[in-house]
Amino acid sequence: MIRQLTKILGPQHARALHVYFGWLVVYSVVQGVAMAFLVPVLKALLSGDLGEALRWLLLLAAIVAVTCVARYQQTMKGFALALVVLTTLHDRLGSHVARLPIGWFSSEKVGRLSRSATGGTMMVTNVFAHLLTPVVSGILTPATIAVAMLFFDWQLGLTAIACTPLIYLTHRWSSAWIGRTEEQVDAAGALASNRVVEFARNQQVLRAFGRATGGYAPLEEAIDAQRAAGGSMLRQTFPRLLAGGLSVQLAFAALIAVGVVRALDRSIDPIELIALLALAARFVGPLAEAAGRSGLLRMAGNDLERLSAIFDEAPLPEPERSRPVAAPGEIEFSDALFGYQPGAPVLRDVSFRIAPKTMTAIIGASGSGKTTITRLIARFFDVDAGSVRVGGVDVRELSTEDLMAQLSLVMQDVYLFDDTLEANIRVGRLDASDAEVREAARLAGVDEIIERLPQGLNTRVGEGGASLSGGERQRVSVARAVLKNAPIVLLDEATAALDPENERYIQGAMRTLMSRSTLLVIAHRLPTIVSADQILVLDGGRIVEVGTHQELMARNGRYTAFWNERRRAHGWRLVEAAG
Ligand SMILES: Nc1ncnc2c1ncn2[C@@H]1O[C@H](COP(=O)(O)OP(=O)(O)OP(=O)(O)O)[C@@H](O)[C@H]1O
Repeated sequence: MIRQLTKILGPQHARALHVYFGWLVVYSVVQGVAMAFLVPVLKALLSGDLGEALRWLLLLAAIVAVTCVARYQQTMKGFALALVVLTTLHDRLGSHVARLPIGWFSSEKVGRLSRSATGGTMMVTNVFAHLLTPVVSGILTPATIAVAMLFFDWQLGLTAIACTPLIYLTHRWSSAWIGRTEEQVDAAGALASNRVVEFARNQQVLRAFGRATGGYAPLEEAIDAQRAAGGSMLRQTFPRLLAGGLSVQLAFAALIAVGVVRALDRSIDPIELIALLALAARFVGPLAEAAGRSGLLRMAGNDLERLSAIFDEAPLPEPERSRPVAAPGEIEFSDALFGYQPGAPVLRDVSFRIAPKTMTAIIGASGSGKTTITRLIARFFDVDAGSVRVGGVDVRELSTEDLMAQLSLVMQDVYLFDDTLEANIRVGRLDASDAEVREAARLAGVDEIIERLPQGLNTRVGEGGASLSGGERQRVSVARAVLKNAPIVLLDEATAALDPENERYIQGAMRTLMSRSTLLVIAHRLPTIVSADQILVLDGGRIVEVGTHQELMARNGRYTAFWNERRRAHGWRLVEAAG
């Protein structure tokens, strides 16, 4: 647990954690010693020797003072660590997750992350605030008392020590079981919350297919499974917690029985027996407290494990020092091999070069690897073999910051933040002046949208940009790219047909981007493809043809087949117009 807590708090807090545990151990042991001192005090008091009682009381007072200091220290240090968790864990988690490869973010992992970032962090705070002290002192204090008993009456001491494995094993059994069922409850909870999000996000599709009112089976199954897991945990936790408590009471009964037998055969003085039984009560009290909390600690342990598993995920390695960009705007793939899963390559032997300030179109069937090429350029993933160079430098030798400074991304599914239009454009470059934001909006055709909106640039666009159409959102995304003015723009052209107005604006915006940057377009529109300086034809993860429209048509190969198919699909008029 200390190892996991160190990982979660960060190495800079490792010393504070060890000091906290040090004080916790001192407190627990000294508390046991203080309780043991009750025996001579009580013995002296009950036998009427007030002078002796006073001497022991003075010693007891000194030990209680040390206990108070240790208690104060460990409590304050525990709270300080709980505060560290509250104030820094989210930041640490956020900056770690931001460096993970994009491939890590499956919906299952994202669901787990959100549970860990909310409930999990609170549970870790509780470890310091409420759980560790009763559990650690609930074990160490009775252990100290058992050793002290050996000195007063070795048979009672041995009985206490002999009961320890029974108590330990019962609690280990019950808390291990609680931990396991909590994992099942958590997994069922994670699945159910993913299903709820899926259900809410896909309302359009569900309603279109009449599935919204008759129930959504995957969600209902997940909720049933969660209910079953929760119910089973409740049903089975209570008997196990009871068994834990019972083992503690059995230990107490055994101590009383041994004490009474020893008193009956006069091997122990009744006064001493009373004092020792008072000590035995102090032996079982903390144990019972520890028993009650150990299940909770085990659950917190699961949260710790889940959090530390996130911290164990390796981020994409960053170079120690970023290499300077030698040829801004240039992109080069050399024998790149890449697969999302090991042994299943999606791109093979991909080699091409894109000269600065030119326009390249990638075309190919669905699933041929077009988007994957853009992801490798943005280093969302690393190639398995070969290399990807941006600005003349291998992307693995550029820091994320330097690589991103080279790139603007205009994707199809543009996400707009629930903020004003202006703030959404400014994402491109936060320190841009108002005039620059307005100019970018104009060049991307967003000024036409601004005129129509009630508060112009200050109009809020709703969650995900819900108040704008798909084409309008892409224009805002283009405005971001224009504002960023990066040497390279990666653009995933809309597959859906745009209305003529949007089409005109996007065309104009592309011309603006082309005049300033290298443009790599996942192209779907014929005019884009025809006007490209270079067309890469992708088939099954390989580049099968490279050239301009005229060159490729003359070759009468894969590109010509693609072109003819498009001509059949769109009708000869469009093709003629495009050519
Ligand atoms: N995150 C992912 N995890 C696993 N496999 C993936 C992932 N993304 C894409 N793939 C697979 O990689 C292959 C190439 O996908 P990619 O998205 O690059 O194709 P594409 O040419 O852009 O397709 P489309 O035109 O339909 O967008 C496909 O077989 C796809 O199923």
